[in-house]
Amino acid sequence: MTGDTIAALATPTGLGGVGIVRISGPQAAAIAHAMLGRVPEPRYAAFGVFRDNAGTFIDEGLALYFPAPRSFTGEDVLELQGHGGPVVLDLILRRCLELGARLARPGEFSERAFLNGKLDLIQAEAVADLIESSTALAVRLAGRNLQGVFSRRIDELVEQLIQIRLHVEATLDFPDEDIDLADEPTIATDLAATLARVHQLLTDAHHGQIIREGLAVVIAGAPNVGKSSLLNALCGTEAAIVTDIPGTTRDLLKFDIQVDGLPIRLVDTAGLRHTQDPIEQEGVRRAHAAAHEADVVLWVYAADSECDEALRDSFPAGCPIIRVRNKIDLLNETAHWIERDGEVEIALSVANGNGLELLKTQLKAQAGLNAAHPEGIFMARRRHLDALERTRIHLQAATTHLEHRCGAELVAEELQLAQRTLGEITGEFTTEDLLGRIFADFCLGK
Ligand SMILES: Nc1nc2c(c(=O)[nH]1)N(C=O)[C@@H](CNc1ccc(C(=O)N[C@@H](CCC(=O)O)C(=O)O)cc1)CN2
Ligand SMILES: Nc1nc2c(ncn2[C@@H]2O[C@H](COP(=O)(O)OP(=O)(O)OP(=O)(O)O)[C@@H](O)[C@H]2O)c(=O)[nH]1
Ligand SMILES: [Mg+2]
Repeated sequence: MTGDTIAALATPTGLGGVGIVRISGPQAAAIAHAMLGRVPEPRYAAFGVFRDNAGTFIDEGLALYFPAPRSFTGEDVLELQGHGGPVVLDLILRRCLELGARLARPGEFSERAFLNGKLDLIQAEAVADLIESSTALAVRLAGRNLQGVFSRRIDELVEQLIQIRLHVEATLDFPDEDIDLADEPTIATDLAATLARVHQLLTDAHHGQIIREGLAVVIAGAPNVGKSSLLNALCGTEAAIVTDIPGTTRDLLKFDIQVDGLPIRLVDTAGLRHTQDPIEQEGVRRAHAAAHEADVVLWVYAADSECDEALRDSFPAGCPIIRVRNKIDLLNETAHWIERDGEVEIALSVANGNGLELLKTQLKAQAGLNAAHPEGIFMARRRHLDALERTRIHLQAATTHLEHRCGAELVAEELQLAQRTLGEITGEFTTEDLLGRIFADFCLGK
């Protein structure tokens, strides 16, 4: 157990019905005794008066005592639940500091829970993500991580890797027997299966990251095709100016929406064309720049005129593009989608709303939300994706060494690195620096 005792307000500052001061560490019981005159029976709410050092009334409230190790942090924890006013709660907190606690850093309770094995790193991050979730979907996915859905998938992978490593290292232990790894059929197939699981996990984690951070969707295309009209339709408000004059939009216009819980950061841009107008030129430059930051570009063109295929080069290579053929009302078509040059093209009419649902479905697909197995989705961070990508590279290297008969040592080395990298995700292997960065982003009192 860590030596010192920490305290912080666990509820937001401001007026509220109830506010909670949380204390964790070896002094918790002594603080209860000093303020309440007794230590509450473990895990039972106790009503009492919180008093200052002269015995004067500060507040009356409920106290909860959770002796180690059965507490959130795994240490002795005391909660003082008082009335939710900023001054009264500050008085309670200051009294705790007087009695030997120190103010907790942001995330320090969760960090202690992690260090004491109450949560793995994915779960600790899930606590912060749950708090910061902006949609019910995000809450649900963070909750799945808290319940261990993502952690279990990592643990299963680690288990598979350990089995393969045992197999490979067995051949290292008996060099005389001259076993050629490449002739051990199960190693290659097990390795391929593990690599396939890492690939699947990368895809799922990528979707989870989109749900956590929102999908950046940039609406781009030639002038006057209905880009701003589309933004307005998706936002449900007349956020952008719409006219029939080409070149209406100059500035980037950003608007956050959500589609069935998927947060989307929409950006409307100036119509792409060559122009002598310096203001419009700057608008076009900004439109290109926005497209390069996009997760998805909605490439809009009008059904009643030719689509300028040369515009395709305006969009970054590798960025998913959804083609939007707008104004089909002018041709009396009904909404539909087709595949065109390997990309989805949605034919719709912003004017009458026909086909907007098809577009929304397509946007959700970018976050894996139309998948046949919704139980596969969970929340993820860049850190997780980064580690999964490095795991993939180590496993790929192991596979190559195996195929080229480079020797069991090299294969074993890559497998060990892969396992270690997976361990960074759950926090089995960490550095102080990494923990510092993760927990510093938590809110105070968490
Ligand atoms: N009042 C209050 N509400 C809260 C919290 C809190 O700390 N205090 N939480 C804080 O984030 C969340 C709940 N998370 C918690 C997680 C574990 C334990 C806990 O005492 N765990 C023990 C005992 C488990 C058991 O009895 O089954 C343990 O893990 O050993 C408490 C809260 C949300 N609500
Ligand atoms: N018939 C029809 N007209 C549309 C549709 N969508 C947009 N328009 C019209 O097309 C014109 C241009 O619309 P905007 O949304 O301003 O087009 P834009 O692509 O933002 O144009 P710039 O900002 O100039 O690049 C307006 O007169 C809209 O009313 C549609 O689905 N059908
Ligand atoms: Mg516009």
